[in-house]
Amino acid sequence: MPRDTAPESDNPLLPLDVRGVRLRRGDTPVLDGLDMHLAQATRSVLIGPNGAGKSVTLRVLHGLIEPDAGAVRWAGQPPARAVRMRQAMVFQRPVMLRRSAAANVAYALRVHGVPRRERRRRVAEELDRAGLAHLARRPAPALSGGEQQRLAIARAWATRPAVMLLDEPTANLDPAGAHAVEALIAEIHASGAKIVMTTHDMAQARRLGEDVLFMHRGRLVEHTPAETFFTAPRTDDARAFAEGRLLL
Ligand SMILES: Nc1ncnc2c1ncn2[C@@H]1O[C@H](COP(=O)(O)OP(=O)(O)OP(=O)(O)O)[C@@H](O)[C@H]1O
Repeated sequence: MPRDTAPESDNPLLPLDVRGVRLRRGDTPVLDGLDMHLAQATRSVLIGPNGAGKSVTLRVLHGLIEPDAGAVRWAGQPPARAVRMRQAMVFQRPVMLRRSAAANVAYALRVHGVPRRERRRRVAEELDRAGLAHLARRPAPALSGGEQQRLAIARAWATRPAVMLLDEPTANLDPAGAHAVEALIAEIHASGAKIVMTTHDMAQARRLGEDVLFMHRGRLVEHTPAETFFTAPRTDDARAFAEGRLLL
């Protein structure tokens, strides 16, 4: 399997090593011997056809699903609470507390032990970065889809995770909303976080991806620099997918 071979990052959760992960749901092998090695704090984009196992993979990486077999190790540690607290996962449909936008960010900071006197300043900073300062007092469930997605990312980033796992962060957003979320992700990455995200938007994968992980039928088929994936994919399946010909 292709690996990223550049020198190892100083990100405290890297490298990520996934070995022989298997997961069944009913009779279906959802993950079928998944191997993955991520050593760099790059923006890694996970792509593949519907049902390939991308969302489940993010959940397994974050320790929300225990695989039937195989191992996930972040800098040698399984994704138990100590690792999970240094990561943030943003779901495709963000789960918002039924409180104000500001209270959603404040809550994440409180869970991470940020003292009360610091919270107010940090909340203002994070909302400002996400372009949501003017909506600080609005109930989060009343925000638009794009605003909620930005708030979910701002709330996740507020705790300064070493790794951000993002499941289709711009699904259902209009072009301006998607652009705002992409800018936020790029800024977060520039601050040192490892990004692992899924997307169905190939243009977005080209814009944001530094390396591409191509999944098919519960396996990682190809892991290459984004440039290579889009110009000269190594496998026939990846080429077929990039050309819109591959279905599960
Ligand atoms: N709880 C579950 N019970 C049964 N099957 C499941 C369960 N969770 C996931 N699956 C199946 O596992 C496969 C992989 O699902 P997953 O959501 O990871 O795919 P995906 O690559 O993210 O797809 P999409 O691009 O459509 O979002 C699918 O066939 C899905 O139906």
